[in-house]
Formats: sequence, structure tokens, C-alpha cells
Amino acid sequence: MEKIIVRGGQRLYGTVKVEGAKNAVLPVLAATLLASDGKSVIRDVPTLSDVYTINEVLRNLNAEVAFDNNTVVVDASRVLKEEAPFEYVRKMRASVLVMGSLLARNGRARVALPGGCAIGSRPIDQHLKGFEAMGAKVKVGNGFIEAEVDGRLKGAKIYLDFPSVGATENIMMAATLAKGTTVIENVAKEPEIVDLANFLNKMGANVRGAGTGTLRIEGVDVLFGADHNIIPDRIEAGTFMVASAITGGNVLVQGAVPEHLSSLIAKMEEMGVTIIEEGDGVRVIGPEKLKAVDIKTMPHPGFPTDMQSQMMALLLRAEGTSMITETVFENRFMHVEEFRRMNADIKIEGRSVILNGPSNLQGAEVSATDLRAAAALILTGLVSEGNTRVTELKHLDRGYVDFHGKLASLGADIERVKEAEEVFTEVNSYISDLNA
Ligand SMILES: CC(=O)N[C@H]1[C@@H](OP(=O)(O)OP(=O)(O)OC[C@H]2O[C@@H](n3ccc(=O)[nH]c3=O)[C@H](O)[C@@H]2O)O[C@H](CO)[C@@H](O)[C@@H]1O
Ligand SMILES: C=C(OP(=O)(O)O)C(=O)O
Repeated sequence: MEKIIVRGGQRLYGTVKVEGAKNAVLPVLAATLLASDGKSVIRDVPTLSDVYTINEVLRNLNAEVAFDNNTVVVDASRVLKEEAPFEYVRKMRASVLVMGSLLARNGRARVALPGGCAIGSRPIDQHLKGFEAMGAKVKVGNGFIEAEVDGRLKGAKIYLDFPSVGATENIMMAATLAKGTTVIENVAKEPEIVDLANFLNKMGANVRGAGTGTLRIEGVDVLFGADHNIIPDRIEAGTFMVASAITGGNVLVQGAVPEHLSSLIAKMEEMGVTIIEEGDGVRVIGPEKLKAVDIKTMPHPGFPTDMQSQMMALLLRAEGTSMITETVFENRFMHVEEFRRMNADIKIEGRSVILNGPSNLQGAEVSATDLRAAAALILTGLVSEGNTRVTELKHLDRGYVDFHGKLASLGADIERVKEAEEVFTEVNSYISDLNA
């Protein structure tokens, strides 16, 4: 087992470059299954464990996949299989995104039921409602969801009860090859939805309205492989913006797209952080003192739930009382107990967290409960007294490439070690203390 050890107290300086977005590349790779002709070439792909998982899912479905030099090439022109087994869905819920493509291409899809996860129960009823409206019969049993359609899916009018990112993507993919027009209302407006629609259109689809509340998709008969560059990861960018602000540093986050980050920028500015657009990124300068603010997570363009735990780390350093309300996931406060182990003055009240700052943060051994919590605990370690050890790094590796290496390049005192190496380092330092 590996852990990250952070010794607090360094201000961060320099430039860091963000990777392609995890939440854009996963649906785009699922969409490559729609091409019965030609190869898709997807560039700026981050080397994340989630990308390796979706590539395995595609291979299992009989697509040919090569991943090298941040580029994935997919040839899905052979006859596809129809099943995404639990082994993959358990590792990564986004595996369920292959369902729309498979159903449209094969008329049948069988995907293991994703079940809940650390941040909530995460049902997929809205995805299934969309498939049913397009004429699919959906059956749930033996831990699988099976969807089947006689002939082709049919265009339909669909209203989502909540602007779910995954449901918008899955239904949009299915609708590209349906017969007739599909209109989906109350859809998600995230930048990753726009990226997926752009890729689908390059494949020959006809998707309009991405980035607004209504999508209109005219079905076509066939889709082709296409070339596409993935958008920069706004959540990784936001995480490094917080890293600079929390340490009172001065960091240029290259690849951060201000329009994708407007709610985060607004909140950080309210806290007293200086943010300057510079070249193809943003420079973030942390103040000596941070001000408390209130935050409520919402679908885009509201404040992103995927930045909630990192902002919680920042608010622990702010002067005064802050409140964070989580409205997207019902259980995304698992990291609060870990923050408490670091001496944070913080409590949960229903769907909100109340923080009294600034907390006198102390290093401790803490466990990452999900991928953003992993990043947030490391950020907190940057400003805690003594050593912070963060375990359960499998979560971090789902969403961040070389997180500790990038922080170290900005001046953080941080290392990633195997448990045995850590004991060795401690014994060595004990022996040198004895000899001193
Ligand atoms: C791979 C990916 O892109 N993951 C992102 C995606 O997840 P994901 O696509 O799973 O998130 P959704 O937008 O679907 O979920 C938001 C809320 O809607 C609920 N819901 C969703 C679908 C459904 O059929 N029924 C239902 O009740 C969920 O339980 C959750 O409470 O958007 C989330 C919200 O921005 C982000 O936190 C995730 O990082
Ligand atoms: C919750 C997240 O991802 P996923 O939906 O893949 O679990 C995330 O990226 O913070």
C-alpha cells in the first residue's frame, strides 16, 4: 500500500499544467462505440486509472483500443458484444455510459448494476427512463440491467427530473442513431456535455443545444470514427487554484478555462484571492488572510460538487464562520471526519457543514474517502503543522495524474511512498538521531 506524506508550511510558486478532463474523456470513449466505420483518435487523454478501466470495458465489448502518448485510438467497427461486467462497473460507475451507445448500435445492452458509492446512492433511473421513451424494454435482475429494442430506437420527447450529467450523456449517445428526432429537456449544461456533443457531431451526428437546457438530436443512419482533443480538466485546474490560494502562493494554472470555472473564481475572489487571466490559464495569488463565505453546490453553472471538499479545505483557513451546503449528492461529507482528525473546527448539520475558522490544523494519518476528498486532505496537509499521511490513494489515481509530483514541482514538501519504505525512512532517521 502507498501513502502520500505532506509536511506543511511551504508556499507554492511556479506553473502547473492541467490534463485533459476525466469527466469528458470517459463519455467520449463510450461514444467511440457508435462508429461502425473508421477509427476514432482521442487526444489529450490523461493517464488515469479510470481511463484504463474504460479502455478495458471497450476491449471486452470487442473494440480494438490502443493507448499511447496521451492518445487513445479506438476501432469499434467489428461486431460488438453487449455486456459490461460488474468487475469494471464496480471500479468505475461511469462504465454505465456504454449502455446508450451499445443499445443504439446493437439493439441490446447488458450492464452490471452500478450500486451506491461513497458519495451517495446514485441511481440511474433517469438514464433508463430515456431509453424506455425511445422504445427500449428495460429489465433489472441478477445484478444486471438489460435493455433491448426491436429494430431501431425511436426519437422521443424526454424530460429529466434532474439535470443529471450521466443521463444527459447516455440518452444523447443513444439518440444519435435513433430513427427521428429526440428532444431532451432539463439536461445538464456542464462543459463536458458540450465536449461530448462536439465529438458526436464530428462523427456525423446531428446534436444541437449542448450547453443549454434543451438538446435536440436528429437521428442518423451511421456514425464514423473521428479525431478529437479532450477539453482541459476544470476540476484538476480548480484543485491547483486552491493549492495556490491555501498556501498564500502564486501559481499559474495553465489550461484553466475561466468560463468553465466562473463559480469557483467568484467564490475565491469573495474570499480575497487574486485571480488573473494570463495566457491560456489563470494566475492565482493567495492573500495573507482568507475571508469566510457560504457555498451551495448546484448543477453547472452552479458551484461544482466535485470542488466541494477542496473548497472545504480552503475555508478551514478562512477567518469567521462559513457554511457549505451539498445539494447534488446526499452523502458527500465523508471527508469531514478526516478533517476533524486534523483538528478542524467543523460540524455537519443535515445537508450543510459549518466551519469556524481559521482552524489550527495539525498533521495526522487520514484516509481518502473518494477522489476529491483525497485531493482535499493533501491540500489541508500543505498548511498543517507536522506530517500528514494520506492513505487509500486508489481514489486519487482515478482523477489526478502525478498529483504529488506536480505539487512538489511547485515547492511542496511531499512524497509518495510504499508503506515499507516509510518504515525504513523512519528507522533511518531514528538511527541518525541516536548517532547525533
Ligand atoms: C464521470 C462523471 O462525469 N462524473 C460526474 C457526473 O457524475 P454522474 O453523471 O453520476 O452525476 P449525475 O449528474 O447523474 O448525478 C447527480 C445527482 O442526480 C442523481 N441521479 C442521477 C441519475 C439518475 O438517473 N437518477 C438520479 O437520481 C444522482 O444520484 C445524484 O444525486 O456528474 C456529477 C455531478 O456533477 C459529478 O460529481 C461527477 O464527477
Ligand atoms: C464523483 C466523481 O467522479 P465519478 O462520477 O466518476 O465517481 C468526481 O470526479 O469527483
